[in-house]
Amino acid sequence: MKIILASNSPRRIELLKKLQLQFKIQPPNIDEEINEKDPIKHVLTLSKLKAENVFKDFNSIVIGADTIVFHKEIFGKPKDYLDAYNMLKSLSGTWHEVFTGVTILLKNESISFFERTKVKFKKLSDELIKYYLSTGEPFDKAGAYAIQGLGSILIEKIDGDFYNVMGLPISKLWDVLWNRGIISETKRKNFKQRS
Ligand SMILES: Cc1cn([C@H]2C[C@H](O)[C@@H](COP(=O)(O)OP(=O)(O)OP(=O)(O)O)O2)c(=O)[nH]c1=O
Repeated sequence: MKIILASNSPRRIELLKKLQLQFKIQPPNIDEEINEKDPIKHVLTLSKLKAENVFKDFNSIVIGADTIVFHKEIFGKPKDYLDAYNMLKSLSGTWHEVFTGVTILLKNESISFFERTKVKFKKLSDELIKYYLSTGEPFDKAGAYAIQGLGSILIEKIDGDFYNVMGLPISKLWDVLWNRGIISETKRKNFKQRS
């Protein structure tokens, strides 16, 4: 069965490649504005909507994911400069949580799970926030920062899976795919193709 990653995110593509599986990419086309204040329900719902949007036939396995930052409220991708500024200001000097929801759609089954990582930001001066915003890096990232980029300078501590913050909890994803026999099946096909 072919694996399809339902995503526009260059980070998710890069992370799924780490699992060394063959997969195709099909960007979903959904409205990400949902009225769900609970962070876990929020990421599970959106990951499912993304996977369902791309799922077409029963010969494929579709993976959808959604990442948000949570600190008193949900921070998705900032709408504009002020939104990004306010997010970073609110995250300054404190812990927050990053949730990624993942949905895997199979023939007759839908598997959803989430991962949570805690991140503590340094106390950020206004000057540093404005400098970081001027790089343009925050604008397509949940919570207005990229842990894998210059955003790493904002962070004091992290507790949990780094890759979950970046957009895909690949260790947990591997476990689910492995335990369902999806990885061994995909690998067997690859071996056959090679021989
Ligand atoms: C917190 C954080 C988020 N992000 C990114 C991961 C996601 O791409 C993005 C969160 O937005 P999402 O809506 O989860 O994903 P997306 O719209 O980029 O891609 P798609 O829905 O097509 O899969 O923020 C980082 O790259 N680094 C970080 O440190």
